[in-house]
Amino acid sequence: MEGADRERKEAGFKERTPVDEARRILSEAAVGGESDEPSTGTETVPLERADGRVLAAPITAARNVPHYRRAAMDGYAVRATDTFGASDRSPEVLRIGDRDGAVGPDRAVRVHTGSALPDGADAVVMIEHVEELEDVGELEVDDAVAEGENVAPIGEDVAEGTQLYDAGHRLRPSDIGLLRSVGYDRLEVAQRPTVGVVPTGEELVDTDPGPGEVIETNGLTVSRMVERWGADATYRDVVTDDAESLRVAIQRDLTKDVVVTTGGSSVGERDLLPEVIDDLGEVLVHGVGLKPGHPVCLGIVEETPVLALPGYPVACIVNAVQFLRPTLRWLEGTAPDPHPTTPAVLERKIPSEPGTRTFARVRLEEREDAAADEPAFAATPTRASGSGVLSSVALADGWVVVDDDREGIAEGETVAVQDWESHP
Ligand SMILES: Nc1nc2c(c(=O)[nH]1)N[C@H]1C(S)=C(S)[C@@H](COP(=O)(O)OP(=O)(O)OC[C@H]3O[C@@H](n4cnc5c(N)ncnc54)[C@H](O)[C@@H]3O)O[C@H]1N2
Ligand code: MOO
Repeated sequence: MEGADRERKEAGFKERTPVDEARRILSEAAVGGESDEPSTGTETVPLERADGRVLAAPITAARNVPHYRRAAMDGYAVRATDTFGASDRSPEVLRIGDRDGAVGPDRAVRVHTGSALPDGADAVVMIEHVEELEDVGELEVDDAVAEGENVAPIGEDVAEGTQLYDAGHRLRPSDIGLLRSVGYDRLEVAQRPTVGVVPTGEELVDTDPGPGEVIETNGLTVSRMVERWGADATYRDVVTDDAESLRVAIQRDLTKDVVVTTGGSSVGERDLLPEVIDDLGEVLVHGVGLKPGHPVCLGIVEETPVLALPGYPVACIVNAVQFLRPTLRWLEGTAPDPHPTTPAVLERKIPSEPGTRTFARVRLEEREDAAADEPAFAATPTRASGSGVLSSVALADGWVVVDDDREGIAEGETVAVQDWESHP
């Protein structure tokens, strides 16, 4: 064991890097700081396959939407001046013009919602405000319209040449619709990052655990998280705790954009990951000020980030959200996006130490007695500690993050419950 490593073990994580600092160090090593260029490379995909992908270049509208003056209501296209003074008591009488013809003085033309406004028209009277006198080919208008009323002007939705999106924007279904309307059918997007997910630990089995054996859940969970976050996971078989096997397993996945291991990240005799990473490349951070999950080890091997997440399932998940998700975002040339939160009244205090960012899993319940200006939900911690208790995450509705500079949160305080899981 090398001196630095021995010191680390003897110190027993007394020195813990704050989460934000650890993330900064990792982003610097992984992509040279936050960048808006995808380091995974780019590809061109058909528009209908671009949902959830990240734009590799800014997008400018190639045409106006609408590209013609568009009737916004069913009715009659008119010149607004011809309806001036019209009311129930003294309707204006206009002639009904030919459907394909132009609107002229005192001549109205029937239009439908979405149809092109005939030449000469500058407004539409809704069908509810006219009386059609078909036998004489005339129309009574009982409401005046202003110029432009019930008409969508050219470019109202999007004006040609407008920059709609920056590079790094993650596309959603409404973006896909808008982009088709302005003339795109293919887009250049960041390649999805690829991740090798390697569970480690000789006690791990797939099924039928004997005494001392544990069913592998971390690799399975993390690989599902990776897919949900828009990247491609390769879920590897369990690797046993010997340095050579771990080395081979990490090297096998250096062709991926990220390698994630779980287990063996702490200071026990079989916790070999920090040593192996140090051997193959560089340990950037070992021991972070977060709970659960402080024994995480972040490294870099041949330019590939290697994240050695702790084995305890909750610690593993918390670290994946804190470090893996941002890494995938940086690689795609975009920034880590915040999770949506729900305000809630805390039902029981959450203890935590200053210098440690604590993730307290909570359940949400509606408050029947909530006043209009109070949070509509109450948050109850599922468990204050217990980082091996996977159900404390799975059966929770989210978590409350106690910031590094706080010493717990008191009962009755309003907290923001992060839904880190259902949001991609
Ligand atoms: N002397 C110290 N011991 C420990 C410390 C410490 O600071 N000093 N920290 C503790 C904390 S906190 C954590 S978290 C764990 C994390 O350490 P490891 O990454 O080495 O975790 P393992 O020992 O490999 O496993 C812990 C636990 O989780 C189970 N496990 C492991 N992998 C999986 C998996 N893929 N699926 C399901 N369950 C898994 C494993 O069987 C163990 O029960 O270290 C503490 N120790
Ligand atoms: O970090 Mo450990 O997860 O507190 O158990």
